[in-house]
Amino acid sequence: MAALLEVKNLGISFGGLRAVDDFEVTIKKGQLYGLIGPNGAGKTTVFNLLTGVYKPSEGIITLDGVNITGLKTIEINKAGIARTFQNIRLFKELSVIDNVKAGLHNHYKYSTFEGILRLPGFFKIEEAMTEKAMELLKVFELENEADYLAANLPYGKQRKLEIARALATDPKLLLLDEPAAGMNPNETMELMNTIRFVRDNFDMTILLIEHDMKLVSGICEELTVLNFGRILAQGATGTVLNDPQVITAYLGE
Ligand SMILES: Nc1ncnc2c1ncn2[C@@H]1O[C@H](COP(=O)(O)OP(=O)(O)OP(=O)(O)O)[C@@H](O)[C@H]1O
Repeated sequence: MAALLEVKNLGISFGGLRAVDDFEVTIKKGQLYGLIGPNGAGKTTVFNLLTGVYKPSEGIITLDGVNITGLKTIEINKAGIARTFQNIRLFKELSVIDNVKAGLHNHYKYSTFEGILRLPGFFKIEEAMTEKAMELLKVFELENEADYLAANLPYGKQRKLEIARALATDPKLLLLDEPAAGMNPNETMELMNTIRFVRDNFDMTILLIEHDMKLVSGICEELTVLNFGRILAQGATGTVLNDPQVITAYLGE
């Protein structure tokens, strides 16, 4: 299977702090990959580097054969990386369906002229977007709440909506930052099924940060463990989780 994401020698410093140092990873198309490690190890910083929030001090990031190092967030999203956030970031004052449509806007284009004058092209595109957004909402069993305000959804559903919105941008790689944070065990189980479903039915490649070891061992095929900004272990999930160094530094906490 071909590599979708290849990262070499990625690093960044904040003042004197080496937040990420010599980070490397290869993620194959269709893989479900986990990034784990103690608090402050540099996991979210890796996501911020991959999505252009921070520019790396060194290193190369290649997505599907294209060098995306140093591109802006919006350019990286267009190149095919979408993400969710540890603290959910939705358009809380918009409806559920409009949140998904906001993601779709990347791919459906009408001119401002058509939009203002409400010309036929505008209506056709609006209709197509509504249809596509409803399809996505059905996947996440949110279709009955399409007209609710995003802010009024329960927490677990807000997390799902954030994933739906990210998928609406039609990414090649989906980054999930602690998708199970704040969920109860039932919601987490359901989320695991949703993530698997997305991978299988959208041909998606997924990289996720997670502290919930049940989720990690349940769905991730390979893992990278970060500790103090450096890779502590990397490889097949079963092997990594049984690595004595990983148990001492992280799992035994
Ligand atoms: N913009 C920034 N400026 C200064 N320091 C930062 C910045 N962003 C992150 N850091 C520092 O970099 C280190 C790594 O932080 P990061 O948030 O990536 O860790 P993490 O592994 O995601 O932790 P957690 O599991 O708690 O979310 C921390 O020491 C953090 O304080």
